[in-house]
Amino acid sequence: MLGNKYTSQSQTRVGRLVRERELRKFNKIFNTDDKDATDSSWSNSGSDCFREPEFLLGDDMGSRDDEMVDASPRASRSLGGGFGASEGKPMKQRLLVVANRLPVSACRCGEDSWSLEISAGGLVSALLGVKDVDAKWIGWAGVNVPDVIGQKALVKALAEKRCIPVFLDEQIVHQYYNGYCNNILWPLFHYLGLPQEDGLATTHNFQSQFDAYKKANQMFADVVNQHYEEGDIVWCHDYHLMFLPKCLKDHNSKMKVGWFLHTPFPSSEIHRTLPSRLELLRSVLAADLVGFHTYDYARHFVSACTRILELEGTPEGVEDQGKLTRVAAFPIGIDSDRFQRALELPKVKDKINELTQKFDGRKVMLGVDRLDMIKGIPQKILAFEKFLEENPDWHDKVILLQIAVPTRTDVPEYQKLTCQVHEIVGRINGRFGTLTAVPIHHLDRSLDFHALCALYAVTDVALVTSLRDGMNLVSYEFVACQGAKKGVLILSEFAGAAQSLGAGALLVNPWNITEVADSIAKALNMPADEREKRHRHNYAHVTTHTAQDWAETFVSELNDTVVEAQIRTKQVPPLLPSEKAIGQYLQSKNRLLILGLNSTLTELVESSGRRGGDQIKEMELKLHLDLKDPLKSLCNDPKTTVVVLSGSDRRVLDDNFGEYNMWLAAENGMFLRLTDGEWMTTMPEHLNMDWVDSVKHVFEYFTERTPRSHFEHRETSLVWNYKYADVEFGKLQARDMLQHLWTGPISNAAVDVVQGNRSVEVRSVGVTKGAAIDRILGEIVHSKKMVTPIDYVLCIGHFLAKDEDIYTFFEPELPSEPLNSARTKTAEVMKAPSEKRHGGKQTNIKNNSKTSHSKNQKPNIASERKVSSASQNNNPNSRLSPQEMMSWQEGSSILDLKGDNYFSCAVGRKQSNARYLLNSSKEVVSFLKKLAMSCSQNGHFSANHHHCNGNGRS
Ligand SMILES: O=P(O)(O)OC[C@H]1O[C@H](O[C@H]2O[C@H](CO)[C@@H](O)[C@H](O)[C@H]2O)[C@H](O)[C@@H](O)[C@@H]1O
Ligand SMILES: O=c1ccn([C@@H]2O[C@H](COP(=O)(O)OP(=O)(O)O)[C@@H](O)[C@H]2O)c(=O)[nH]1
Repeated sequence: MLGNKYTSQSQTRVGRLVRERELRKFNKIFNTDDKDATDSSWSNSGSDCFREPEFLLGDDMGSRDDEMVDASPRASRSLGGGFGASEGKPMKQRLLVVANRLPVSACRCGEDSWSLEISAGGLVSALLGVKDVDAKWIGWAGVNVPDVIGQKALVKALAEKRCIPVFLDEQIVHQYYNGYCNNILWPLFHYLGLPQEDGLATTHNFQSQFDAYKKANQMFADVVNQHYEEGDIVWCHDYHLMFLPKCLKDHNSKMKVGWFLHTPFPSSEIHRTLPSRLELLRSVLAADLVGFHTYDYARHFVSACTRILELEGTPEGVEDQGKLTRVAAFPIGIDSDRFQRALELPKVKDKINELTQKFDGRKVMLGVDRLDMIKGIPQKILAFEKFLEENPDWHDKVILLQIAVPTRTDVPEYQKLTCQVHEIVGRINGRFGTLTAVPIHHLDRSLDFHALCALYAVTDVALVTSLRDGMNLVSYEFVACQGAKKGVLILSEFAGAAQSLGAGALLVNPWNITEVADSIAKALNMPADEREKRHRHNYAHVTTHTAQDWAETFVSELNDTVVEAQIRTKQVPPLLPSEKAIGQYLQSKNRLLILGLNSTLTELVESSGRRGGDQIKEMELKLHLDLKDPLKSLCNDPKTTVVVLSGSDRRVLDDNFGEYNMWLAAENGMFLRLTDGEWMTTMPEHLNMDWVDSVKHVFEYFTERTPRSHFEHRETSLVWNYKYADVEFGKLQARDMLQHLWTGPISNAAVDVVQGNRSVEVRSVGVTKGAAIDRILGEIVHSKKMVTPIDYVLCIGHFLAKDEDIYTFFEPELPSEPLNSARTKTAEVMKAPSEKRHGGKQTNIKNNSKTSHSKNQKPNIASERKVSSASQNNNPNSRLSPQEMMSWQEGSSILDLKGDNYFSCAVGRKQSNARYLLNSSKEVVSFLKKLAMSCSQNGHFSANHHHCNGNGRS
């Protein structure tokens, strides 16, 4: 069922999910017997006709003695138990569930014997409801086992429950679990803020706790790696293991890794206060699929990645240099059938009768929570006190049962909370109690499953007042057990469950004691028909959104995500084969290097995770320092022509490259100069610039209204850049701006509106790097009096999709439409000559000459060159002689790219028409260094080689 079902790639995700849902419904109706059989997963006897997990059984509400687990082989089919091909059924996909805690806690009975006890908590409850996968659980058994004998015996006992322990020593548990997990991440993710650093003992500062956290995560990874088999799914759970996806992927990038968070993920404004905010996000992003309970949490996570890591957030997830981590909401559920079956058990019925008699004449209100500050227990009790104050008639007619399960008792904050709750309960019972009864029954302990079911069943009003809660399964369990009574659920709007049960529950703000008190009154007085309606709604949800659905959907999505990523990877150009590129370079006689500037040759400014990094430094484009010497030697090689082709204006190129012997092509090639010479323009004649003023007004308007955005006014284009602005606001503004540009006053102008990663650019039609390159090449060939064909082209750049037509120039068989092309808003588009297809890789420059002009094309500027209007300097030497013109037109083949001697390379863009890819400017730098080094080692030239104007005839 969870296996591979990718027979048809044309299936849509939604289509598949709809079909899977139908299948699940079908199975539910027709496979009840089968289901019961697998439900024996935790049973060691099989004697119970309802096959309840035996260690959840308990006769006595208070006792947990009967929850001891028999660690016998008969009890080994947990979480579906897994049946194999040997039994004639198809092999199930193996699932490794990795969570901080195993579903059992171990208790040592002797040197080499252990008893196992179920751990309480939502995560355990949910995963116990999951069936039909061959699962193993990896986690901490909640106990320190320093000796080898004890460890071996525990491994053996747990193996029978398909559990695998991770042994953490006391020191690590203290720093990792009590410290980083429960004193830092837990409160932060629940909006309770970070503790003061000096509130932690000196040895337990953030850094040491984070180090322990990473160490512990690596220990979990080591155990996973030991047990992993190819094709397994590894499902990591919760905030304890945010580092795990990265550890696993670093070890084996092919592992299918999912990560699910059971708590809320807070707003990025909260997450950004965490000192280790960057590392944690990056580590989680190593997973293939990241899941949350609600859309809100998923949205916060994506927003944190875009704002803090400066990555691209998409509706699918988070993209980092073409790698997508899928992010989605997978609301958890419960195994509702299990609760309903429990209510039919004689022992549970007896318990229900007993409780009904005991509370006869009183309405029962129930709270079931771990004794955790996020559960809002003090607030709940105070609201109950207020209700009693305001409703004296109810004093002897209502009782609040509060089950407060002790949790994380080593953490001081939890110890303080216990005292606080005891104090308030004592005060209220003292105030409103009588000789025979008290209004609050408070229990500092956990209950076994059946006792809990009985309690849920006799309850009139359940009070869930979490200040924040990932989901809250207690609310689901209460609803599942209320088939007969149809009691009322009062539910905090800050619990994830509010999004699913909000329609049937009475939603409250738990901080508003008055509101909660009023809701208690409303719930107790609610007429039966309204209770019934509300219950029906919630019951439908709880019984259809089960734990099993949750797990199946997640696993199935993870499988899909991995396949989709594989398909995407196939479309990504391969990495530049540097040895080959260098080898070909060394063999060739006349080489052309075309290099972009921004994000290709520029220095990276380190970002601290604050959106925009150091804006002032970054805005000043600076050539990477390490490139100085290598670039110089490449430029000084007489067989090599270097062109820096950039969107930036002339000043930027002058400032950075004045001292090199190279060609500078500014504003996407509209201006050109040899560093020895003057600027000239290659602009097509009559380039219509009438639109500039209107666009400038629009850009000014948006710049004023978008803090930290700016715009550049270039000769042939205007660029509005919001890279440093709030990313989400910037995107919204850009959308508005585009809308206006496409439909507003310039909608009919001959312009291209080009959408960059964080920019909007408006250019005259025909201003692209591809359109300019033939003119640039014409000028170079002429100026160098080049007769030896160019037998090597290396073109590296972080170019916009619109400018990828430069690749088409050298490789005409490429699609003419660039990937993600700009939207051209013009009726009469003036096609630049290079947009015409050439005949093949052996490019005949005559194709670019006058003879190839179509009716609506402007002549090639290289043959009608003029000098830049800015410099006003006519350059008589730059004219082609009539003879040279003839040689263009009559077919001198200046580009000889028949062999493997053309290397186009995109930088940091995985969607590209380039043949190859380099991931970042850092990789460009190291490649160019290697290239220059190889040349000097091969004695081709030296860095001090005499400046030569590069006559190709050498
Ligand atoms: O193992 P502990 O430290 O004692 O804590 C128990 C569990 O608490 C948290 O549960 C969360 O998961 C529930 C199911 O998804 C969800 O309904 C609830 O809102 C969360 O608080 C914690 O996330 C688990 O890892 C712990 O095991
Ligand atoms: O005495 C108790 C009290 C609670 N639970 C279980 O603990 C889980 C609590 O999950 P929830 O999502 O409400 O909150 P969490 O404790 O995980 O934050 C529920 O499944 C309860 O049935 C339990 O087994 N015994």
